[in-house]
Amino acid sequence: MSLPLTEEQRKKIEENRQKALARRAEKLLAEQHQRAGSGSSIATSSSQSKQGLPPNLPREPPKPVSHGVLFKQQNLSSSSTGDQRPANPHHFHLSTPQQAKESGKIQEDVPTACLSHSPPSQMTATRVSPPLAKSPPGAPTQQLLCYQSGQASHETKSTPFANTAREPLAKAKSFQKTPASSFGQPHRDPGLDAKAERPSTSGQNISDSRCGSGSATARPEGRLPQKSGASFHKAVSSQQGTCIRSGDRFQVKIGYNAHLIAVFKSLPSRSYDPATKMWNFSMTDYSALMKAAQSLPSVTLQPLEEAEDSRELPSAGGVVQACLPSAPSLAFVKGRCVLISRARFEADIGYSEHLTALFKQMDSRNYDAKTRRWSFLLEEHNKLIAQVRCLPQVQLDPLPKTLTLAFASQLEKTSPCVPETIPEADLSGVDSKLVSSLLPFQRVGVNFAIAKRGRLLLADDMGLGKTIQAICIAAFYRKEWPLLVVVPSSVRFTWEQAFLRWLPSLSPDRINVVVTGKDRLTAGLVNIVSFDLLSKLEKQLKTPFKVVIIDESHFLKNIKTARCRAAMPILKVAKRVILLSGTPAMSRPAELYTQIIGVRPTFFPQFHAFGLRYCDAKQQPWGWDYSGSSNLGELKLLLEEAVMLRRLKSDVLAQLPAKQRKMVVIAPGRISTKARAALDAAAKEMTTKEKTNRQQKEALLLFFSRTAEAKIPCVIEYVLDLLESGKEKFLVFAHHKVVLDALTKELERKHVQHVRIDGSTSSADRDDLCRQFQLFESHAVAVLSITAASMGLTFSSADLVVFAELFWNPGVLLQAEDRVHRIGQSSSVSIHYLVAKGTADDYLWPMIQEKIKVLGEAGLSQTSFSEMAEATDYFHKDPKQQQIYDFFQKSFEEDGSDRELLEAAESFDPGSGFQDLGGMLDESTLTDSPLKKRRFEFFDNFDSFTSPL
Ligand SMILES: Nc1ncnc2c1ncn2[C@@H]1O[C@H](COP(=O)(O)OP(=O)(O)OP(=O)(O)O)[C@@H](O)[C@H]1O
Repeated sequence: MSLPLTEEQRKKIEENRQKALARRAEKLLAEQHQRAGSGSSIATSSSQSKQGLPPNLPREPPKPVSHGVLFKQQNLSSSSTGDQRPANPHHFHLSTPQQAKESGKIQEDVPTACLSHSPPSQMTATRVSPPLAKSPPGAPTQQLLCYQSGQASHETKSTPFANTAREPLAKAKSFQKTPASSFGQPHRDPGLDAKAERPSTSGQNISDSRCGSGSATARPEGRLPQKSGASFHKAVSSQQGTCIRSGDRFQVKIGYNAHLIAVFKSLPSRSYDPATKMWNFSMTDYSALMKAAQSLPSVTLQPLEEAEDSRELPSAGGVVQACLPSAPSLAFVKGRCVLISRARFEADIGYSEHLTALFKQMDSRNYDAKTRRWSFLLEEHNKLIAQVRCLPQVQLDPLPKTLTLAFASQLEKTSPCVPETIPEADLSGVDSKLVSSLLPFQRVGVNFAIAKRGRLLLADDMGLGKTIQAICIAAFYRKEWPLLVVVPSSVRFTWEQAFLRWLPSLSPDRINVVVTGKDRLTAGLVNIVSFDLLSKLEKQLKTPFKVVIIDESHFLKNIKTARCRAAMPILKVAKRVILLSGTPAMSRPAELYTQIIGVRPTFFPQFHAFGLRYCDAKQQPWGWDYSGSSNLGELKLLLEEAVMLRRLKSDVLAQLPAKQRKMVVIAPGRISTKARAALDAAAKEMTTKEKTNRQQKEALLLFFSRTAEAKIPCVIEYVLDLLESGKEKFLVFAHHKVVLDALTKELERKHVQHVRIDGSTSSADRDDLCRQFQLFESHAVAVLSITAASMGLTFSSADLVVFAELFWNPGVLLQAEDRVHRIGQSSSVSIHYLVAKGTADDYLWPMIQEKIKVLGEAGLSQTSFSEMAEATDYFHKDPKQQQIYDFFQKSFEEDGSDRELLEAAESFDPGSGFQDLGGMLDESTLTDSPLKKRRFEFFDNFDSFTSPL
């Protein structure tokens, strides 16, 4: 099932996430206060230090600054694109407008995270959040320049950019010195402010001042900061001037001002018109001039757009002029390359004239007018990057190394990309039974895995046969065995059966199912172990496994869990890694990280880099938040190229049977000693001679009921595993009230929304509950009585049915299956029969198969349960068991036995033999975490992504 979340659910999830974030922030703040109280630093949270900061972010706590210039903390790495800007840039402000005025100091935003190559003594500029939406069509991205003034000196040193080859901007004397290493912080205390007022090296008093928070927001290039705070005071006291557009150029109308003339003379396109006595300039110098003018306390220049706007307001019959493009020549533009298809990448960067000129020289260039981005063939990537490096005002980050490695063949290509064809693998060394059974798409899966040298994440939809494919891939590398298979504990024995079924050449005694913490992990040629036991036994490993299968690999999504910490080193050293999951990420791309590096350990060695690119990483007061998502199109391309194969049921529906049945052998180890004793006693009772018919039936019913009771913990574990695996909507059929009760109780405990229909449900309620399940996505499980809900109801919104118990009448089972397999169902449905060894199931299961076979021969059923060959493999037919089997046959064939059995079963009271459920489940099953997890839209959307080119 991959139903998208409703708007309401999305909102709820977001609300919960925000609450959790707020809680965490509060907690960390409290901790920080505590630490501050004890004299330790409060600025660097522990999570920050653990996660590691990007190189361009401060590693030191922000220090109080003692200069007169406003600072803005900015995360350069995330400011390169509109979607990754830091949410809360912090500011330093000048102390008061009045103080600033008195000291005659400039009040400017100064980014603390200026270009890393900027010498501290130079004035640097960087782009701050260009508001793309405000750009006129085709106009360059507007820029805002921020400056950092030079070292202590009475002489103004002003170099517009870090690169010394760049032109000097102005020789205005009023720039303040600013230690380049200072960083902004959100709050200042009065003590700090007082300390900040200190004599400069020039003997002047330099004071901090504060200006309105409005200055933090991006503004169009050339616009003066909104007339607030210090800027407002400047406007009041300074010499006023105006910029006037004149064709390609603009003029400045202002009286004589020595400082301004020094600025004028520093601009390359300057020209003085003696007739008008005005200076004029090319538009390319506009932003540099405006910025320099802003920093002169004695000058206020009305920017071009404002001037134009007011001059050219539509008058009667007048024509509104389009907004003028702002001049970006000296603006620093920063951006990055993003992959948009297997063959192409685009430059996600603001406008730069020189850059555009360079783009136009690329052979494979393509301009998308909608996105306003240029794209190129991958083979031109390295050339473009090399040439961009020669542009002093541009920083275009190349594709990350992981991508260039993954797409190395495209980068080196000289002809347009053709989809990679996957060669047919030579499977002659694998059991022919298995190879001949592979469906065509499964064969493709095996070929893909072998083309990837046995390392992949097989993310096929539920029920597509990941098991058979994984066994085939592993068998291809049989020479490298022993094999390790790590699975949820509820399916360990199902895997054993699958190996026996598909690899007849494998002797059963070579399969080692690890059941307890005392077992050996390496005792077999095929070693099957649960996640939890692996973390206990992993220390036993002296020689690494070369071939490893991990079923439900999303169980490893959290790097902090013991299971993940145990598995990751094993995957790192293994030669072949086969990860299986129908839902690799259930809530966010961050969950994919461990699985990606499980398959490709060299990809994204730092989670932070992955987080910045694909998790919309945001720095919060408490550290980094990686719960978002970004760049999903590129992530999809990367996964498909190098990591993952995913097919949906709808992709391969034609190859699938309408129903996919699976027998799940549930763990006998889960049956408690007490339940086992009760079962044995009941079985013994049945074979005791000299019993009347009635007594025999009673014995059988007791055995059947004890079976139900014994299976409860396994059934619950299985259902919880399904929920954890992202199975969102399914039916669970059971027969005994005690099983139905235990299931609903557990679902309530875990806050999983569900409906229940049993014999006591009125017909009106039945329809209502059924409708609720059909309509509400939030209803994850329908707990149904085999006999009371197997007819007349439609549950086609689910495509999975689980039989927690078997029933002797296969006709009833088939009817129950058809609650999902009916009109309205567009998918192939999966049916899981949970079968417990050493219980009445040993007799019921073969009996059901036999009956179905008879029906089939009579043309009454097209279903063949015996296709599930693994189903019968474990039944031992010793004489005593045969006797019980015959007894079952006889009892159920008698007229009226059904009703009698049903009544007895429904009212079965386990009495003293039934333990409280809590005692039957282990700790891992009894976690208090809410288990209802929604599959994240990433994977819902993932399937519908199409590459833009
Ligand atoms: N080629 C095949 N021939 C016969 N049976 C098959 C084949 N492929 C799959 N099956 C059967 O289909 C059922 C589902 O397969 P499997 O359990 O491997 O699916 P899955 O992809 O692992 O699903 P899930 O994600 O739910 O675990 C099993 O009973 C399996 O034996």
